[in-house]
Amino acid sequence: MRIGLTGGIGSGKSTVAAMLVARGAKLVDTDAIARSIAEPGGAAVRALVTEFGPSILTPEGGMDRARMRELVFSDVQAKKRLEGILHPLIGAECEHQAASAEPGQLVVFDVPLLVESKRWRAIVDRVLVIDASEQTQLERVIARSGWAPDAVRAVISQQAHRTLRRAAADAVIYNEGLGLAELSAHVEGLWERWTVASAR
Ligand SMILES: CC(C)(COP(=O)(O)OP(=O)(O)OC[C@H]1O[C@@H](n2cnc3c(N)ncnc32)[C@H](O)[C@@H]1O)[C@@H](O)C(=O)NCCC(=O)NCCS
Ligand SMILES: Nc1ncnc2c1ncn2[C@@H]1O[C@H](COP(=O)(O)OP(=O)(O)OP(=O)(O)O)[C@@H](O)[C@H]1O
Repeated sequence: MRIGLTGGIGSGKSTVAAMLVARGAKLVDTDAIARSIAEPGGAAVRALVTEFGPSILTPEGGMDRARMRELVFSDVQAKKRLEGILHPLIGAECEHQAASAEPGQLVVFDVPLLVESKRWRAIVDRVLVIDASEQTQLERVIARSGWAPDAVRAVISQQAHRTLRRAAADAVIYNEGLGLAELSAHVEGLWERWTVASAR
């Protein structure tokens, strides 16, 4: 069975993904794939330079992520151009990684934009949404990554609204005011439900 794991920035997707992996799932992480293909020598670098010019590179020859973040979260067209280059390559690598799952192994696709784009929804059997308030998202990303509050708000404003995400969910974990042990207990419940369902 293929599970699509999604949620807004800082909602707790990676934390839940790690809990699912600890129980035996195979993880396909689209943020990690996006990062690797834009590193020096990565599959997307040439197309990025053609589209955005050489100033988008670091001295080492990979995409300058902070610069690109500033550009795309203040310019919707630039975001579309970036996604037009990266998403097909991410999609191909997702399938490549999923193909190495063991027979019967639960495959978890961590996809921030699962609800925003039909491409991703089509490749999974179930959707698990990690939900948290915008205030909590903001606090977590500032604590984790040291971003300025406005930078986090800019990303949130470009993502689907929580209501839309929840409406697309087969299961929702409300990751707010939960300790990690409680979060893990929610993950355990879903794990049991889905491993039983996929064994049928
Ligand atoms: C914009 C970029 C350069 C910012 O890089 P940076 O290292 O600062 O952030 P990172 O990659 O860790 O992303 C942090 C979070 O931003 C959000 N985010 C990333 N890309 C997007 C996007 N296209 N639209 C909305 N939110 C996004 C996600 O919640 C993600 O978890 C980078 O995220 C990127 O290349 N995005 C395009 C690829 C993409 O769409 N990835 C999403 C998975 S399909
Ligand atoms: N229930 C929780 N209790 C305490 N800390 C938490 C909890 N859930 C998540 N966190 C912390 O919040 C931060 C954001 O979580 P995480 O990185 O899992 O979010 P994400 O949805 O994967 O973010 P992004 O969209 O940026 O990739 C991390 O530092 C994580 O350790």
